[in-house]
Amino acid sequence: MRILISNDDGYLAPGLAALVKACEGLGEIDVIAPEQNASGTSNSLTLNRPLNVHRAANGFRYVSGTPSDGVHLALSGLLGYRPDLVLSGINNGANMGDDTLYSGTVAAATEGYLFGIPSIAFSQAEKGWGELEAAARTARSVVEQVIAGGLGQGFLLNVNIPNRADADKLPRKITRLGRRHSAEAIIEQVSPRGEIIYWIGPAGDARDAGAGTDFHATANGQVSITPLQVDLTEHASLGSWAQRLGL
Ligand SMILES: Nc1nc2c(ncn2[C@@H]2O[C@H](COP(=O)(O)O)[C@@H](O)[C@H]2O)c(=O)[nH]1
Repeated sequence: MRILISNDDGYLAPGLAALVKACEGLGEIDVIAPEQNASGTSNSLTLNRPLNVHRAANGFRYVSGTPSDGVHLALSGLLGYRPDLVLSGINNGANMGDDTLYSGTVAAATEGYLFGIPSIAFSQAEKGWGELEAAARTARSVVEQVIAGGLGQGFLLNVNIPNRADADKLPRKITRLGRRHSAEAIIEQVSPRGEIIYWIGPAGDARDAGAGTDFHATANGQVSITPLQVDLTEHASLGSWAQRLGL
């Protein structure tokens, strides 16, 4: 078993170290992660400048780009082999509902999926790394469960873990993505140089958090496991658009 592990919080993030440590013994592990925090960078690739890749003292590679850059480089030549599994995380905070479209953590796993490799993204439901070791034990247990069931064809799973000391004992729930309300208002400030500057506001609260969603599962003491796909086609409206446009 060969496993590639990445993240979006950066190669020095506690969540990455915890995931790598928890997966020790499952197989040969390679790590590539962004040099800087790349939260919110989604599936962006860096095409307008070259990328640097260096090795940290602990053997982790770090890339001067996005999570997708790192996994893309790894799988298209840098590693020199095809891993059996791609893991990403453990993210500092949730990736539920709409988050998954912006998420660098999910994007790193999605890059593996786009190369046809079974891939799993792991996030803690709350920011701050509370009960991280329990989340890491949970992540390893989920990976073992997935391996035991047969890796088969490529798949993409998005796992959100409650920040609880007993997270690895919590029931697991296959869920669908919920939805958030629109993000909160921007934060406007004046820089020390007198310029108006803006911060993106906080994520919106959950709007669709009903039974069966990732929000509902993590709020009710369950580990949420959501299978994702990348086909953005709105298949249900194909016919109506053809009709609307007389095609
Ligand atoms: N509008 C905002 N969205 C936020 C904020 N903090 C997090 N988020 C969302 O969550 C994901 C985190 O995932 P990551 O893997 O990228 O770290 C992020 O992408 C956003 O969608 C926030 O302060 N405001």
